Amino acid sequence: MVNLAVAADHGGFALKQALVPLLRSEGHRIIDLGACDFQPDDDYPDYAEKIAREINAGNTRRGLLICGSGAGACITANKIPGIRASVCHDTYSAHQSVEHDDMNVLCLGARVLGLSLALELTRAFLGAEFIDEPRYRRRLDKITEIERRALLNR
Ligand SMILES: O=C(CO)[C@H](O)[C@H](O)[C@H](O)COP(=O)(O)O
Repeated sequence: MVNLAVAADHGGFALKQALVPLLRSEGHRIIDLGACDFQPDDDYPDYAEKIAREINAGNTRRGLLICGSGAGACITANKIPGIRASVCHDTYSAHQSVEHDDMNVLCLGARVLGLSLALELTRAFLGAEFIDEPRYRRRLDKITEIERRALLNR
């Protein structure tokens, strides 16, 4: 099974193109959801939705979204039920967000960090697993309940 879906808008395109081969060379099975070429006027919400669909379809457990700051992609991804996305630009957050919060989408800002740090952050993200302890599970359940109430109130 694919273990990572990756996508980037124009702000993240160059970093994605550099990062994907490195991750593949480390053995990760990656589906690249675009952009396939540099499109200066493309929009990060389209890529965030693609990643979310891939995760919610059960085709991969994890996604990596790259835009200029990471913020727009992250804001969009978190609108979609089942997605727990965060911008993490330090390795502690990149693994703790999985271990405690079951983060399933890592968002990176290509205008903020370089290739080496992006690779380390992605490794930390992919190497981490959710720690299924009662307090972490309780907090996740609250997130799910908030999602449920928000959908009902539409
Ligand atoms: O960083 C982003 C959103 O948080 C996007 O990737 C864009 O880079 C950003 O919005 C800037 O857009 P522009 O069209 O390149 O000016």
